[in-house]
Amino acid sequence: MNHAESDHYSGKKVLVTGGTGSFGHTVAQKLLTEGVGEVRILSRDEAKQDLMRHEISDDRVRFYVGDVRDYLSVERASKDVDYVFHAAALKQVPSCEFFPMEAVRTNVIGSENVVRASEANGVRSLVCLSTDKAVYPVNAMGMSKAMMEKVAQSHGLNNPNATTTVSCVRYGNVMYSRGSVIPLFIRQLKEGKRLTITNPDMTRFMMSLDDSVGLVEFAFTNAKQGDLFIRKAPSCTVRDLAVAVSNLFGVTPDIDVIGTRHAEKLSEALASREELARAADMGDYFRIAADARDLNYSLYVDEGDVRQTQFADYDSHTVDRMDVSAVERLLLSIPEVRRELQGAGRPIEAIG
Ligand SMILES: O=c1ccn([C@@H]2O[C@H](COP(=O)(O)OP(=O)(O)O[C@H]3O[C@H](CO)[C@H](O)[C@H](O)[C@H]3O)[C@@H](O)[C@H]2O)c(=O)[nH]1
Repeated sequence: MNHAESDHYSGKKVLVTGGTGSFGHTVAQKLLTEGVGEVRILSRDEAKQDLMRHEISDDRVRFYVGDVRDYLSVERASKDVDYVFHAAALKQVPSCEFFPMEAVRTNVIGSENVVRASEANGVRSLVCLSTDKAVYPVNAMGMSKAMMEKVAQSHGLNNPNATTTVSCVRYGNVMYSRGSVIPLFIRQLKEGKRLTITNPDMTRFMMSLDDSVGLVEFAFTNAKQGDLFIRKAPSCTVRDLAVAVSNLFGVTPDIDVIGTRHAEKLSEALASREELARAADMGDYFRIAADARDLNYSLYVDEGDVRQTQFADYDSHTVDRMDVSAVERLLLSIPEVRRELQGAGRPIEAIG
């Protein structure tokens, strides 16, 4: 966070929905070191809140038990708040396939509650966390996140004088996040089990947690009403990821190919060509502005956007693909991976 950004937070009140996850922890710690006045954590699980309370132990952190599905609990938690980071979501692809309406309730209606409560309470800026699975979605999780993005963008379209600036960010795969494939591979290696690989050729964008938090901060600092931001990210195949993790642990893995899981894609796109045709390249980031026209299309001369044909999707199959050694280097930059390696008696210096 640079100085200009820290000034933003100084003495301010910030709400993080779904704040007991890894994003919430990291962002809360950062805000506290940047002089934030108060960090509010809104989440459903009191046990996780209690753990976090003991871990952080700072009286500027306040915990609100509640659910984004319930407007009143969001409204209470966002009273007098300056900024909101909306991370609460159902994120697991397979469970959303079985319970799509639960994804609608949390990811779509819950997000609308966060937008409405933020506006009602005069929040200045709200950043909503989305995922690459919202682009050309094939699963209920991605579809509900795509709808969340639409809800966020419609706020400005319907309220020209809105107080709250609402923006979105899209993540790729956050490395070592809870329940994801990297900790799974590491556990399998440590237990001497075979690595389960869905499809060796499947590709995913890899992002560190720090990069993800950086993306949210970038959105927060730069957002205009309805903007959506992505961070440029390298991708890799699942095969190369498995080989890289195994190399770091000094193991030649046995592999089981288990086939794709419910509603998985072979590759992901962080942005579609339609979006890139109207995006601004901001170095490490793209800003995708909302379509700000009103509903009266006849006022506009519409010649069709020829630029769309000049762009390709920002797709994990085609952009900057890492080789195994690049994946190893990226893995070594993740603190949890380094801790795992140390725990397994693999000193980082020896690997480097
Ligand atoms: O046993 C396994 C499990 C997963 N994979 C593969 O590893 C890759 C990553 O899988 P994860 O389960 O770690 O991540 P997903 O891409 O399924 O989805 C994750 O990343 C998303 C962002 O795109 C969301 O954040 C979502 O919540 C999170 O689960 C995928 O290609 C998957 O097929 C395997 O090879 N073997």
